[in-house]
Amino acid sequence: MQSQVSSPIVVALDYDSADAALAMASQLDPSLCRVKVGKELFTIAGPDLVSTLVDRGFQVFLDLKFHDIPNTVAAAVKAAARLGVWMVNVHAGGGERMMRAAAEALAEFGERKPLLIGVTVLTSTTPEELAAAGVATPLGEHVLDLAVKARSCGLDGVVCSAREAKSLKAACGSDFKLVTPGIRPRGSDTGDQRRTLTPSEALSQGADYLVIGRPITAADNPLVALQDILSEITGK
Ligand SMILES: O=c1ccn([C@@H]2O[C@H](COP(=O)(O)O)[C@@H](O)[C@H]2O)c(=O)[nH]1
Repeated sequence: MQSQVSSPIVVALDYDSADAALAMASQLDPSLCRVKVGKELFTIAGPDLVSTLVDRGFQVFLDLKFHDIPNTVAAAVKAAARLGVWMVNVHAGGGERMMRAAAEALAEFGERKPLLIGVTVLTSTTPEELAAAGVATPLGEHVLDLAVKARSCGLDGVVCSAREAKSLKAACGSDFKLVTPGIRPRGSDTGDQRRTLTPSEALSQGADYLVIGRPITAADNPLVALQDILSEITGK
């Protein structure tokens, strides 16, 4: 039975074994957060680990950022839906035919359909890096363009930096979900992230879900770190 979760926090389980990921999950509370399984953990631990987390009551974001031909991506998101995940994502830069194929593929799941999210520009990317990669459009405009396309293709939302959240909500509407990694509580190490905001800043800009890894998982007491962030958000 999955918990009802009012918390916006999604804890990134970036681990190199199922044991390590499950040990962290045991310290968390599925009524206080969701969890994210990304490329490292899924490559090592696979669908069994995802099913175990779902069985433990967690809503799971499968963050594999699918980017392939439309037929392959459609099949991949269906496979994710069969695992019972709450959210799955594709690269918005993979194109409109690809995104549309993914959205159409999930229609058969009805109420059990996971949220389908498009990745815009990674939160570790700077405007200079994007330009050096050959994208002439300014970063904020490029993110907005990808988000508008994702919405028109039937996606439920996008991954972006919370710094872009305000303009995306204005353009795409309040129902369009904004999933924001690059969240750093004040004073915590930025690491490889570049477009960061604090949890409360992110929510005030319009973010719906805050993806947080190391500030929680590397803390001496992850549950306390999670509760501290929830207190910062609610002001209690
Ligand atoms: O643009 C993106 C997309 C995904 N991520 C993922 O989120 C977490 C962030 O972890 P931190 O430890 O809080 O930096 C990680 O799993 C990334 O793969 C992202 O950071 N940015």
